[in-house]
Amino acid sequence: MGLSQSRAVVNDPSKFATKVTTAVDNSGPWKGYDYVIVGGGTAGCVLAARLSENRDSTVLLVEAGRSHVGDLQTSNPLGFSNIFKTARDWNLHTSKKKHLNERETYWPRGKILGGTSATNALIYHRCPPEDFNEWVTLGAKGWSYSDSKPYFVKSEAYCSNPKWHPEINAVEHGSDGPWKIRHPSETAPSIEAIIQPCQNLGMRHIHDMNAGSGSLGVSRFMGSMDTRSWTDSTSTAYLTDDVLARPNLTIAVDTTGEKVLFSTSSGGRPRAIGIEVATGPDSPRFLVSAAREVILCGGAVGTPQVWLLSGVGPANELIKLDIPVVKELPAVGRNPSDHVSSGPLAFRAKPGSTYDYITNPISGLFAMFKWLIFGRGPLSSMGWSSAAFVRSMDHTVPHYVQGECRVVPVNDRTSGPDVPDLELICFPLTVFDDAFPKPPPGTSGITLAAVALRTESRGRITLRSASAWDKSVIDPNYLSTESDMNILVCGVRLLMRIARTEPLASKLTLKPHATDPTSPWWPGDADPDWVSDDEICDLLRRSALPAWHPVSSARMGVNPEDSVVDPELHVHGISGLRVVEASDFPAQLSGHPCAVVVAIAEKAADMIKQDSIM
Ligand SMILES: Cc1cc2nc3c(=O)[nH]c(=O)nc-3n(C[C@H](O)[C@H](O)[C@H](O)COP(=O)(O)OP(=O)(O)OC[C@H]3O[C@@H](n4cnc5c(N)ncnc54)[C@H](O)[C@@H]3O)c2cc1C
Repeated sequence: MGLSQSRAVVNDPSKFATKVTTAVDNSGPWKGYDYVIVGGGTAGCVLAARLSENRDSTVLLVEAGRSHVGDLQTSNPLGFSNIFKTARDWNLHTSKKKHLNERETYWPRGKILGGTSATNALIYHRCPPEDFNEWVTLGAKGWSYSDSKPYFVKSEAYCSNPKWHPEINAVEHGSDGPWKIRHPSETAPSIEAIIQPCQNLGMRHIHDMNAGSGSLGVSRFMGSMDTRSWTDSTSTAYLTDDVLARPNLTIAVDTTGEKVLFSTSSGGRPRAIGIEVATGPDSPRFLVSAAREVILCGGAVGTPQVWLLSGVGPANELIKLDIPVVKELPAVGRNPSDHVSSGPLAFRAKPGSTYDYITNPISGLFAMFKWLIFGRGPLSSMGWSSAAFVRSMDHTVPHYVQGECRVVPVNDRTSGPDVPDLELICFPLTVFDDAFPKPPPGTSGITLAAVALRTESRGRITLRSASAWDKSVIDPNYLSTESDMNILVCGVRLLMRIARTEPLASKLTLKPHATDPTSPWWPGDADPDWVSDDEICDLLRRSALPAWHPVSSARMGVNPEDSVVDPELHVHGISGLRVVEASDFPAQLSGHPCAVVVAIAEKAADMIKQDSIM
């Protein structure tokens, strides 16, 4: 049938909600469903599919963005950066910060069915088991790795060809789930060449970092893509034609959930009874009721915004904007944590070993056909297809300067002694930072970046105004501590070493001893022995960027003073309301979050179904 023709998908609120008029107010009655899910992103699509498996329950999924069907731009694995700042993106920016030379930084977030799983870099990473076990110590009972693993497996349809990847033990992976996971069919030669130099520098080669034995070492990534090499987001994976044909599921696109509506019981405990939606700032408002639960899946920025607009959050902030306080919860929007990257560092390469040639319009067209027709070629590959995970405080990794081991002081915030706090990644073409012009035609290079994973800096997400149509103020507070900065200093030094280690070194054409830190090829060309820590810190203040993994803005825990949801994902002190998404994470992960969000949504669906039969 296809989503565009599906009865389940609507963009006219009068089809599923009740228009607010003078005769209809917050006291109802309104059109209604058993479950109303706000945000059809990574988690929201999983929940909509799983909850509507029970044909006795009715489910409404409300998504601010468009339908993903027929959208080629969100189908190509390598092309995720082409989605930046388009209509499929919220196009958010952080506030200016002094640690980053007063720069605003761009924050992409998916605005389409499938959310950021449809606009991301596809990396499938379950993250180290220790991260989940740490969650339990932070109050998230029931979320240890052994509790969560069945949900990774349940979601997954592992489909790499065993002939090409005999090293993978298929027993560790799911085969019956909806979400297709595999290795890309192609990888640029320069990227393949990063595994060996890392091993030569003493790192362990991990065949499968999703097999539960941690990710410390160097490995190739698996990605969320189907056997044609098309991106498999949670919308393409979970909202199949069969699911869309269910009479008990309705999906509203181009519709924003503005706020949650509450009733108050005689005991004074608020209960979520529905939501208010609209299609634009000046369009009519509609109300829709939720007989069982409202479930917020708006993501690490979207959900805190809905909370605050609904009167749930730090009371002083709400009062300032004349928003009536329904429930004071000081932790809403107060603890977001993000990974932060060095920004792109370009290294000159020999022609033929990178994918720079696809930026030429004719070669690009040829590559597009090769991907569309055969599922092969550069466009079938993942941009970031391998990575090294290291501990910045490890004295055995070579941060050497002039032969001396020079490890800068870093506070160990990892979840265990074998867990990384630094990721080193590699992209198969030249990317210059925003501050530089695009690389000239004929350029050949690779881009390396260091990502600090377990940072100390904590930010804040607050409302700009009492309107759902104004973007929130996002202050991730990147690199606000010396230790966070030092993790990236280690990372940049390591990248410079890796680039000078065989067999990568002979694929690159670095100019020895470049000394101009304002060149887009610096510090790629610079001699690692002669670059000072101060020079690297200056570079980081100019170039550091978000690594796109914000979490914990409505985190799980037991204390309502410093958390928002309990381990069952119910909001503290409110009935009929849960949050299911990356903002639930009790603490930041030492890896990529998308697979974890999917596992959380799978487990949440089981918990919600279980509650409905009690
Ligand atoms: C460019 C980029 C690359 C990334 N690459 C990777 C990667 O390779 N691997 C990885 O593991 N992670 C990656 N991530 C991170 C990962 O994709 C996200 O952490 C994860 O998808 C977040 O899932 P979520 O359900 O919390 O939010 P989202 O998937 O963002 O879902 C939120 C949804 O809610 C909708 N919404 C928000 N507010 C409202 C509202 N008021 N009303 C209605 N709808 C609303 C949004 O439009 C969106 O569809 C990347 C992120 C970015 C930005």
